[in-house]
Amino acid sequence: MENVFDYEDIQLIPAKCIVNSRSECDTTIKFGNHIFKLPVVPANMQTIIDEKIALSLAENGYFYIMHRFEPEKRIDFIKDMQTRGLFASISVGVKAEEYDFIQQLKEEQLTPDYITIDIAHGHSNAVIEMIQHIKRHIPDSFVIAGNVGTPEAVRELEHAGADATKVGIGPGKVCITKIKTGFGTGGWQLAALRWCAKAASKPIIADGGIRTHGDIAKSVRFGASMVMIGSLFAGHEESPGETIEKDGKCYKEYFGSASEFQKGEKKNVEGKKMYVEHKGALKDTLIEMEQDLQSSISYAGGNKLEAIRNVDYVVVKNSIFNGDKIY
Ligand SMILES: NC(=O)C1=CN([C@@H]2O[C@H](COP(=O)(O)OP(=O)(O)OC[C@H]3O[C@@H](n4cnc5c(N)ncnc54)[C@H](OP(=O)(O)O)[C@@H]3O)[C@@H](O)[C@H]2O)C=CC1
Ligand SMILES: Nc1nc2c(ncn2[C@@H]2O[C@H](COP(=O)(O)O)[C@@H](O)[C@H]2O)c(=O)[nH]1
Repeated sequence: MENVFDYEDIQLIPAKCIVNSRSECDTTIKFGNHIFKLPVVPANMQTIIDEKIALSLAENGYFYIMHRFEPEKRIDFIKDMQTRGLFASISVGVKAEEYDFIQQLKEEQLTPDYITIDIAHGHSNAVIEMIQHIKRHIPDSFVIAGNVGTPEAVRELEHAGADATKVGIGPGKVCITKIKTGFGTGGWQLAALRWCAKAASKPIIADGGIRTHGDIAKSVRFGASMVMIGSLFAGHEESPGETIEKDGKCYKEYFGSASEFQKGEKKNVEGKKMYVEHKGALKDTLIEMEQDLQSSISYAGGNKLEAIRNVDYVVVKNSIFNGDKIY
C-alpha cells in the first residue's frame, strides 16, 4: 500500500464558492430507501444509543442503528418504530441464536428497514452466511455488513448480498484491537477507506477514528456514503451510561463493545472504558455538525454533498494541528 495517511494528515483544497450563504448547502444523503439530514450515524454501542435516542433521531430525520446488546428488546423495538411510521434499524451478531431471531422476524412478518451485522472481523464466512440467511428470509431489509478493512472483504460481502459495507478495524477511540492484536486500520483509516471505496460497488460506512467535524467531509471525499461516530457522540445529556463528577466537572462513561464492561467478563477483550466531558444536548451537536458540513460543501465549491467527492487534497503528514487543541 502506498500513500498511507489518516484524517489528521489531509487537508482538502478549496474551490470557488457558488453560494451566497452556507445555509444554501444541502447535507442530505439517500441511504437505502430513506433520505437523511446528515451522512452521519451514531455508533451502535450501548453508551451511545438507546431506544429513546433512536426514536428522537428517526423522528428528526437522522439515520440511526440500534445496538444488539439487549437482544430480547429488538422485536418490540421494531414494532414500536414501525407503528409510529418510522424506520426500524437494528443490529445482529452471527451466533446460532441470531439465526433463530431472523427466523422469528420472518414468522412475525416483521421487516426491519435496516439490519447491520456487527462483528469485529467481518471478512468471514460467519458474516457471509448471515448475509445470505437474512436475504433468504427477509429480502427487503437493507443489509449493512462489517467490519472490514480491505477491498477483498468489501467485494466478498457485496457479492454475498450486502447492500452496504462498514469499514474500520481498530481506529476507534475506545479500541485496543490494534494494540492487542497488531492488526487493523488504526492510524491509516482514511487511506483504508479510500482503498476499500475504489473496490466498492455499493455504499460504504466509514466507521471509527472521527475526531473533528472536518473528518466527516474528509470521509465523504474518500468514498464514504455514511460516517459512523462513537466518541464525538458520547457524553451528551441523553447518552446512556453512568455520569460521574470530578473536580466539579461532569463526565460520562464511554466503553467499547468488546470491553470487559460490555462483555461482563475478561475474555477476548479488545475495548476499554473512558470518561468524556459532559457535552450538553445531542441536538446541538447535530446542528453544529450540519453547519460545519454546510461550510465544507461551500469550500468544495458546490451546494450539495456530492461536491466534496471531487475536491483536490494535499497530504500534510501529521501537521495540520500544529499543537492546537480542537476545542
Ligand atoms: N470495529 C472494530 O475494530 C471492532 C469492533 N468490535 C465490536 O465489539 C463487538 C463484539 O464483537 P465480536 O467479538 O466480533 O462479537 P461477538 O462476541 O458476538 O462474536 C462474534 C463471533 O465471531 C467470533 N469472533 C470474534 N472475533 C473473531 C476473530 N478475530 N476471529 C474469528 N472469530 C471471531 C466469536 O467467537 P469467539 O469470541 O469465540 O472468538 C463469535 O463467534 C461488536 O459490536 C464489534 O463491532 C470489536 C473489536 C473490533
Ligand atoms: N476495537 C474495538 N472497536 C470498537 C469497540 N467498540 C466499538 N468499536 C468501534 O469503534 C467505533 C467508534 O469509534 P470512535 O473513534 O468514533 O469512538 C465503533 O463504531 C466501532 O466500530 C471495541 O470494544 N473494540
